[in-house]
Amino acid sequence: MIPEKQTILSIQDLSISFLTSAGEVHVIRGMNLSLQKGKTLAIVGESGSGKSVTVKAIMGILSSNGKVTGGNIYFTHQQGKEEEVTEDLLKLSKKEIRKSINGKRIAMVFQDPMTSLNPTMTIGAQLMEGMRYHYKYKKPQAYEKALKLLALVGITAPEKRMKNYPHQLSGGMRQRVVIAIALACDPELLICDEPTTALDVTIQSKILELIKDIQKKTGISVIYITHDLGVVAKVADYVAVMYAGKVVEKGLTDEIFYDPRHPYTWGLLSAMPDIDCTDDKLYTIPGSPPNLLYKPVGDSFAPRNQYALTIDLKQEPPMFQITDTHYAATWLLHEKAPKLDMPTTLKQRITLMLKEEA
Ligand SMILES: Nc1ncnc2c1ncn2[C@@H]1O[C@H](COP(=O)(O)OP(=O)(O)OP(=O)(O)O)[C@@H](O)[C@H]1O
Repeated sequence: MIPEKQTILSIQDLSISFLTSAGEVHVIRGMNLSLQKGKTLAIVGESGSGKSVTVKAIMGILSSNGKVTGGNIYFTHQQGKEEEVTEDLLKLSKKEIRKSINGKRIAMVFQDPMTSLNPTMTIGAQLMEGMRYHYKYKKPQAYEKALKLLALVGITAPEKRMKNYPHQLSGGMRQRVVIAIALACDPELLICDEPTTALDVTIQSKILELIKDIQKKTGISVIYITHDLGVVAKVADYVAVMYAGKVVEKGLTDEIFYDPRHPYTWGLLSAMPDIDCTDDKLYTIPGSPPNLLYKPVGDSFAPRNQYALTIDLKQEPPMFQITDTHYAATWLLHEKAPKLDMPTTLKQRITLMLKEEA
């Protein structure tokens, strides 16, 4: 279904498998997600839940043993000055993606700035590369814009920095440069994969503030992939919680933090380290995710779910709607399910968080 115009990205029924020596692993199993223009979405979930694979599919950079087995990824973007087009990214060739999408309409910021920067090229050359490739900018024009970008990301003495090599900058500065490079071609969607994990805590919040600030100035849409629910609370408008290759709960950030409905989300929130309202030992969700070489029977979270119902072991739950914006895939939301509340300790944490906010 072609999405409405204000939707920049719409992932519909996406399925992805990897061919491995053990067989075909179904790592994304019917994923649905969308993002409105100018908004920020955080995709959260344990390691291996499929966050990076989803983003790689958006960017057309799945590894060679991966294949998309179904679905669409609609992306609405500017073409020329006036025209706006909606395209299914999965229908474009690698060449088309490289030429007109990657780095141009969608840009990415990775966890470790050193892996995205070229150690043998000056910052200036790296900043100008995309503009010259995608927009055929002449050198002086690209140079001017590069200076502006460095100023935008809060780098002082930009003329001097243009001549520097990555190793001459601190970790926080490098990540600012990576963000500047990502913004060089005026993308409409910025994807940040754990953008602050490699940085120390004070620099982390500065980088998050910076991205927020840029978003205010440019109206760009942002997707964060993160383990860190603290980051989510600071930056996101919407949250999608992934488990075993599916979105199991999605909603406004406040809905996910203050009114979570899926037992997996309860587990993630209970395991969040930086809520300082308890000095109990940190909770971890018991067990481990399913092996996706085999199709899970029933709800894939059931074996780890202390609140699982009999039906969970037999039938996969559909997405139940809670509000216009909030959905969760758990049988607990079925009208005939027993009325179960979130764990008391989590409820106490949430009450405290709400008090702190007030
Ligand atoms: N090239 C590949 N071949 C086989 N399996 C793969 C390949 N790439 C990813 N996977 C598997 O796909 C699943 C999803 O991986 P993905 O990297 O998307 O997880 P993630 O949620 O981003 O985790 P993390 O937070 O650790 O980055 C994992 O089980 C992973 O092992």
